[in-house]
Amino acid sequence: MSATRPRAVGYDELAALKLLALDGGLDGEVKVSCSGLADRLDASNQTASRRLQQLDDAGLVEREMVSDGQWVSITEDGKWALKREYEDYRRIFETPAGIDLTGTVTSGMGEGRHYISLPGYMEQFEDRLGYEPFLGTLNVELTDESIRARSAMEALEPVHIDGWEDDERTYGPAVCYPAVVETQDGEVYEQAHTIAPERTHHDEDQLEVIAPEKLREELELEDGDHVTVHVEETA
Ligand SMILES: Cc1cc2nc3c(=O)[nH]c(=O)nc-3n(C[C@H](O)[C@H](O)[C@H](O)COP(=O)(O)O)c2cc1C
Ligand SMILES: Nc1ccn([C@@H]2O[C@H](COP(=O)(O)OP(=O)(O)O)[C@@H](O)[C@H]2O)c(=O)n1
Ligand SMILES: [Mg+2]
Repeated sequence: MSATRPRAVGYDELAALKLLALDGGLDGEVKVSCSGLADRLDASNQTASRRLQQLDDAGLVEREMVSDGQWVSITEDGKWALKREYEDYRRIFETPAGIDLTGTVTSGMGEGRHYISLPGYMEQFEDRLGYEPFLGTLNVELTDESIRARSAMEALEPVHIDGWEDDERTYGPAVCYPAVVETQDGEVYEQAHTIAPERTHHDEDQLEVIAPEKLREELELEDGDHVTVHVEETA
């Protein structure tokens, strides 16, 4: 859906189509009189009639004429035309649904594996992320721009992993976001999460990613490879 794609009808016709949808035209036939529609469009009867004719010609509505008006229903193409307008407004008014972070695959300190394997975390991963992660975190060194963009993640709702303790020590909490990892070649791994432990030896430039499988194998990644991590809001 793009604002640049040509539309089957003009904005005047779309305004009429919107009124038909507000009357219930997406759910079935609605009774329409040209004079009623004309009033709402602030146009003449003739103009209202022409708008309906143009919507019909473009295949956006189906009509059945009766003595005191017409029954009109919106077709799938009509629904699509309205949906495109809706998508445009959504883009105008809504904050983007996700954030794209780019960086380079790196090796870390080999500690991620240990922390992920701890039962106090593992039980929460299974419960809250829906899978048992591969033991480790894929470390991605972010570009300067992505380090800045990363702060926008705070506006998204994360999955919280709680801190916990055993007999010896306490373990810190972490936040996760659903993430899609994409390689430079366009290979995609959908079922991943970013994980940001509250206590970490890394700075903001390191993004850690967990997944049910070893991403280095699934995506054939090596140190130095570029990846994009699409971070999403929890559904
Ligand atoms: C789920 C999780 C919990 C963590 N909790 C702690 C913690 O309580 N204390 C701590 O010093 N580091 C904690 N870490 C951070 C690790 O020490 C390390 O900074 C990070 O995971 C990077 O490891 P890597 O370089 O081996 O990938 C945690 C890491 C993960 C993944
Ligand atoms: N889902 C995952 C998690 C870790 N890994 C890799 O698995 C290894 C173990 O993770 P780790 O966090 O203990 O190690 P480092 O990130 O410190 O190198 C590292 O090579 C990670 O890059 C992966 O390929 N896919
Ligand atoms: Mg790691």
